[in-house]
Parts: sequence; structure tokens; C-alpha cells
Amino acid sequence: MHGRALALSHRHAQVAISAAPGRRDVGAPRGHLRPLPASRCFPVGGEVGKIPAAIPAALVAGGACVCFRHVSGHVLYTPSRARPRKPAMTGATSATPRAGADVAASGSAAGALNEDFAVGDSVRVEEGKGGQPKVVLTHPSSGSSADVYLLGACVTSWRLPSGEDVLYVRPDAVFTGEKPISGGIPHCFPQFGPGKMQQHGFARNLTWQISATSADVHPDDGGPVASVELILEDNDYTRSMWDASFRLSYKVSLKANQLVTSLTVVNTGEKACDFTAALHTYFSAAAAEASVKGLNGCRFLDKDPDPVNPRPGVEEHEAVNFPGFVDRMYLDAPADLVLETGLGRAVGVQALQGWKDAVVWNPHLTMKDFYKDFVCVENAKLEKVVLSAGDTWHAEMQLTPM
Ligand SMILES: O=P(O)(O)OC[C@H]1O[C@@H](O)[C@H](O)[C@@H](O)[C@@H]1O
Repeated sequence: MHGRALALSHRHAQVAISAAPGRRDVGAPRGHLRPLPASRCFPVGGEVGKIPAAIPAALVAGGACVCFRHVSGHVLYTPSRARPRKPAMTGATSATPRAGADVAASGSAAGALNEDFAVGDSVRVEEGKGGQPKVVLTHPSSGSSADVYLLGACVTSWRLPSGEDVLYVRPDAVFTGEKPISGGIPHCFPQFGPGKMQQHGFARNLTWQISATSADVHPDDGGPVASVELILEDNDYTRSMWDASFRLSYKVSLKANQLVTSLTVVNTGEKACDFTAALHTYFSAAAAEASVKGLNGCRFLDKDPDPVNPRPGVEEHEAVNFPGFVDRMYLDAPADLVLETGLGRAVGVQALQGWKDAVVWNPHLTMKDFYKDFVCVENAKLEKVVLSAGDTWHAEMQLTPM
């Protein structure tokens, strides 16, 4: 059972089983969800906390166990090699499915994933906060590292060789899955917002699956570049908000002095779909001294004071700073922006492909306990991307400390 994942609807199990073995060091998809034949469908109604007792007997043979989490109407089972954990240990005690309310996969699940996906000194899978699995990328020769949670495919940390973290996670962040991780690099997909669905969409609420890891040597990078690729596909939960079939692939690569993210959206359905998206990057900063350079002359929509009816304007400053609340969407922004963090370093925020727009945000006194410690500079695609059936959209971001 090792390496397989099952997904069952909360009320009537019917959705998916994955069993595609893959290789750990190549880009071959693994853990792919596909429809479960009717003969393997089991009604699993009842409180989430009661389900595990029924599932191993019904679906998991040979003494393997399941760890589980639930995602608004779905119960996702990840078999592992260890003994079954008690429901209480998983924290799956709520009978009311909430959006993204994952119960963390256990340490044993992280251990099983580690066996499948660890690559030398470069990539390992660990139990992170709240028991959530995270992929730790390390650049052995430079000593930099990054954490990527499967929950939301969120990069929560990028530590430089000096030990400083370029990214910021808010002190009110929770890792239970009850809400998205507030900090690091959350996804906004399939909506930047505001709009019909929840602000910033659902991709940051859901637990993604690892599809590949690698540590390829790049001659110009002084050592192996550690990478993980995560995937997210549509399910009943996503289709309840957005009627589209899709596959997101998100690759995070750690170079000696750069973090590169690469997002691919595939329309796997038979009709066109449209979306907006962003990488909502939280940077460690001294907000009062921080500024963003490169936006002078750029058109913007100011979400302050009314995010639903943003005011148009044109940026007239060499450097955008943060004297108070700032929430601005810059359209057709230059590909190269520089964030002066106010902490004695700058970070290049580069849109290599796809991310045409940029958002600059600091909540000021609306988050009075910690607004001083970060600013968000977000690579975004604010005008709708329309994807025909089978089509693909791709975007890359590169962050470089300067
Ligand atoms: O969902 P989070 O991480 O609290 O971020 C919310 C903010 O995200 C920003 O991207 C938006 O421009 C803001 O309008 C919004 O308030």
C-alpha cells in the first residue's frame, strides 16, 4: 500500500484511488488520482473521526494503515507503513467538513513520503508544524534551504546561508488546515479576488501531492539544484466552486542564491475555463523602511478604500513605500522588481514568464501586532487567462537576494 493515496467522499465514498508508482528523481507524475470503479465504492457516512475504523478493513489489506485528513466533504486517506493512528491523534474530530480543514498526515506519512522522494542531502520530507508534511530543499554547498508544505503547496521558508529567512510567516498562521497558511508564498488560484468565490480561491486550502523530486547538477550553480514538483487536480470540492477540470503542477527549485517557482495550469476538461492567479509572497521586512523599485510609470488599481471598486492611477514614484495601508494592483508591471527590505538587503522579484502583473500589500494597523515585520510583493495574472480544452498556461518567478 506504500505510496498510494485514496480519496473518498465524506458521505459516499466514490472518488479516487492512486497507485501510479514513479521514480523519485525524474519528472514522471506519480500519486495521480483517478476514478475508483463502482465496485470499490463504499458508503462511509458518519462523523469523520469514526471513519478510519471502517476504512482499513474495507480498503487497506495486509496490515497497512491509513492516515487521514478531510477537505470539505472529502476524506483523503494516505496509506502508510506504520500502525494505524488513533483518530484523536490525527485531530479529525470535527463532524463539519470545512474548506481546507485537513487533518495533518502523520509523521509516519511524512516518513513514507520521505522514503519515496528523498534525494541525497538535497531533498527530504519531514513532519512540519501541525503534523503537516513538508519538503525540505537544501543546497548543500551553499547551505541555503527552503520548506515547502504540501498544504497549499506553500513555501514557508527560504533560509539564506547566513541563516536569515527571506520569507515571512505571520504569527497568526495556523498549520491545521482550517485555513490557508498565512505567510510564505501562498497560491491565489483560480481567482485573485475579490470575486465569486472566497478571496484568493481554493488552491492554498488544499493538500497537494508530490509528483517528483530531483537534485540535478547545474554546472553554473555550484552544486545540485534541489527541486520538488507538486500537483493539484480538480475534485468535488474544487468543482463546487469552479466548474473546471484542471491540473496544476508547481515546481520549486532551490539554487545557490535563488528560489525559482514554476507553475503550469492544464485544462484537462472538454470545455474552456478561465482564471486569475498570483503568488502572494510575504517577505520579511521592516515595513516602515521598505520600498519596491521598478513600478514608476506603471498603471495601478488601488484597492484602498474599496477593493470591489479599485481606483485607477499611475505610479509616480521611483520607490513605492509603506507609510500606511497599501493595497495596489499594478497592471503590466515590469518583469524585474526590487524589494528593499529595510533589513539591510534587497530581493529581486523577477517574473520570468506568465506573471504580467504585480500586487503590493501591507495591512498596516489592520494587523497591528505584526504589520511592521513584512510586506507582500506578489507576482500576479489579474486579467483572466482563458484556456481552451487541453491548453496550458505557464508562469515562472525567480527571487534573488541582492
Ligand atoms: O489572505 P491574506 O494572506 O490575509 O491576504 C489578504 C490580502 O491579500 C492581498 O493580495 C490583497 O491585495 C489584499 O486585498 C488582501 O487583503
